[in-house]
Amino acid sequence: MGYQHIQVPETGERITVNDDHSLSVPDNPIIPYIEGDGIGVDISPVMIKVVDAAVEKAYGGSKKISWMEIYTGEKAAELYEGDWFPGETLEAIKTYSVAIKGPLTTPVGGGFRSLNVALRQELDLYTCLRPVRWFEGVPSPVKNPGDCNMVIFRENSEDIYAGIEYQADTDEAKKVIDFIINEMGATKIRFPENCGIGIKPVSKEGTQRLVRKAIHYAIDQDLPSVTLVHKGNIMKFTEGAFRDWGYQLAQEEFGGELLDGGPWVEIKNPNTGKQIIIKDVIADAMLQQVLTRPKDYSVVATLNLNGDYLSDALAAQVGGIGIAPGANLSDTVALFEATHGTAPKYAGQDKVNPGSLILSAEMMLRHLGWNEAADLIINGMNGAIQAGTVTYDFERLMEGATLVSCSGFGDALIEHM
Ligand SMILES: NC(=O)C1=CN([C@@H]2O[C@H](COP(=O)(O)OP(=O)(O)OC[C@H]3O[C@@H](n4cnc5c(N)ncnc54)[C@H](OP(=O)(O)O)[C@@H]3O)[C@@H](O)[C@H]2O)C=CC1
Ligand SMILES: O=C(O)CCC(=O)C(=O)O
Ligand SMILES: [Mg+2]
Repeated sequence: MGYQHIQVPETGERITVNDDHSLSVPDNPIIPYIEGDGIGVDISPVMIKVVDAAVEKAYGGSKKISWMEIYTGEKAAELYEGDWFPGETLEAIKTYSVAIKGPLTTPVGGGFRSLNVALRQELDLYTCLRPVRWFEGVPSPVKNPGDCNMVIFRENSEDIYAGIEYQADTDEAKKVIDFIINEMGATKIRFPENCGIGIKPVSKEGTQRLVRKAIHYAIDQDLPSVTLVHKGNIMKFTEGAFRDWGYQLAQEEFGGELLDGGPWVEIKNPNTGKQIIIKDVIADAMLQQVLTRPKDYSVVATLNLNGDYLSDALAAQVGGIGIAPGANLSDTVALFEATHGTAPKYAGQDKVNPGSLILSAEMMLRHLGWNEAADLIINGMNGAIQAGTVTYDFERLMEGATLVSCSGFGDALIEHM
């Protein structure tokens, strides 16, 4: 395929997706990557070096990734004459099925809408999967960080992230407010003049495809519970409906039975016969429960905004956003990315922790079925941290640790594989 600026590597083949959504992965897959804005320039090359080293060590040259740079954000705007979101980037991700990205900048208040959210929407990457686990030796603000072992399934296509909002004092905002007051009889808009307004779509289909993924994950990984996190006491027909549709799905598709009359539902893991509890917690209570009773939670399924808050909070609990990985998934495309943003004040300083993007790549390797290489990355991560060779974010909280740069941490990780 001819691209304008994307250079397809001379060697390597496409990963293909089978009808049952499994992957056919060649030994030399082409994997597109977006370097990312801000600290992307620091962490992306380190991630590539670490992944290449793990693959080489695991397979002795019989497997190798051909990396293909694709562009979104600041680098795209330069290359494509002001186009921050080139169509060929989307085409390449669709064509190659598995990709990885660094963080992208989003202006606050005005300017363009999030490119990160746009990628998720355009590719219908409806699941944001963010595992949260502690690595021994990582400094944490809590006493027993190892008790926190959760996997967040964040709905990635709906909620107020859909971006349907209108700025105060515009004709659009006035029109929507006028409609809500005069046609719908709303009386509760406190200051209808000078009022911005946003719309929060949450559908049964969107909820259930996300909760379905979360329950399948609990079944496949033999985990004890799936917790639906919502603010349904206040937002009854969006967040409350998310809870109800989640419970409904557990009963109708997974043979769930009400536990003690409900609302909790019990399903039986078809692989192991073990019980999986589907339960729910209101979002504000969840933010204290994860600190006070983390062992009670395993898989978490939640809406877009709650999932955004919860993933940064849980990341902090196990050592910070510098090692929090993630994936954005549809049934056919997977786009891996760190949980953190562009941390602009550190950009280009070879300083930040590359762990989050490296662990996102580790998830990517497992997605390909390259578990041996993924295991080496985990070994290397454990080894580097336990040897106390860590980046600034950990070093400032550890006694006797050796401060290393972003690339220095990558090298330490490779040494300990
Ligand atoms: N998916 C994406 O691409 C995302 C993009 N963004 C965008 O990124 C930009 C900046 O957002 P901001 O709110 O500052 O959040 P960031 O996550 O970029 O940074 C917040 C703080 O987190 C810490 N941090 C972040 N990354 C690392 C790392 N790799 N290693 C160590 N510490 C790290 C730093 O803490 P400290 O100061 O304590 O050292 C940093 O100041 C915004 O434009 C935002 O929209 C935000 C989130 C996700
Ligand atoms: O798109 C952005 O700028 C922020 C996104 C974000 O915070 C996230 O996905 O966790
Ligand atoms: Mg976030």
